[in-house]
Amino acid sequence: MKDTALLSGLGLAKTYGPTRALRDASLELAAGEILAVTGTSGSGKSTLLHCLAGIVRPEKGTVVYDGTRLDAISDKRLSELRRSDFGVVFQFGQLIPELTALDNVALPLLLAGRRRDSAWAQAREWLERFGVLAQEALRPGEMSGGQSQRVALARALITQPRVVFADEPTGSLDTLTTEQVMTALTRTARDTNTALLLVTHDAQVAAYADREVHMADGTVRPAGVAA
Ligand SMILES: Nc1ncnc2c1ncn2[C@@H]1O[C@H](COP(=O)(O)OP(=O)(O)OP(=O)(O)O)[C@@H](O)[C@H]1O
Repeated sequence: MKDTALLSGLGLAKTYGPTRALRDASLELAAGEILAVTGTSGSGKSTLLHCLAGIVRPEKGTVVYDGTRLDAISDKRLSELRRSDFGVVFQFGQLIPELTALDNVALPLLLAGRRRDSAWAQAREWLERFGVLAQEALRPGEMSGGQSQRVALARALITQPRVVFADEPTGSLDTLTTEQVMTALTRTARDTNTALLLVTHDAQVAAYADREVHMADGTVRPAGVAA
């Protein structure tokens, strides 16, 4: 595993005031691997995801992505790398409310300088892949939670990232919609060899992963090992 890790965090620590959100947390993610990080509320799952995704800098430890130490590079280089190689999806998809589904999905390509026609054509392909092409002209407030979440996934994947970070991606959805969204997400990740780091407290979601680790008190334990 060690030799093949695409992304690894080693000995990560992060505090928020008196709260030790992470203490000596380590995790490895291989290329194309789907990994679930489970644990009770407050165990440090989101903080770990934020450190690995380069959103938060850890106070101790190292984060290495494809040979580059994320904890040591400049903010500028880090944002470039995040834009080109990482995709993120949160519990509430965080789509831009004023834009249609089509424009939300096309946005990362437009920001990267792609022409509108070509960005739209590709955005339509991704909307179709997630079964929401019929909603292309709707704004987030006009779609169901499951539709919005599928649009958010299409937006996270359109740049063909090597790693997608998903923090409770189905947290606001019912059981059936969760199943549809997770099926679409994991099928696409497998088809495109995209690694997926899934933070969840939902066993239904964790079941889609190749591997599961459990967090307790800011550290990572293999699943099944008691806290
Ligand atoms: N920005 C922040 N400011 C202050 N405290 C924070 C911040 N982010 C996280 N914490 C604290 O750090 C600890 C770990 O939080 P984190 O969100 O990583 O846990 P989690 O396992 O993802 O929880 P949940 O499942 O409830 O989202 C918690 O005690 C939390 O209150």
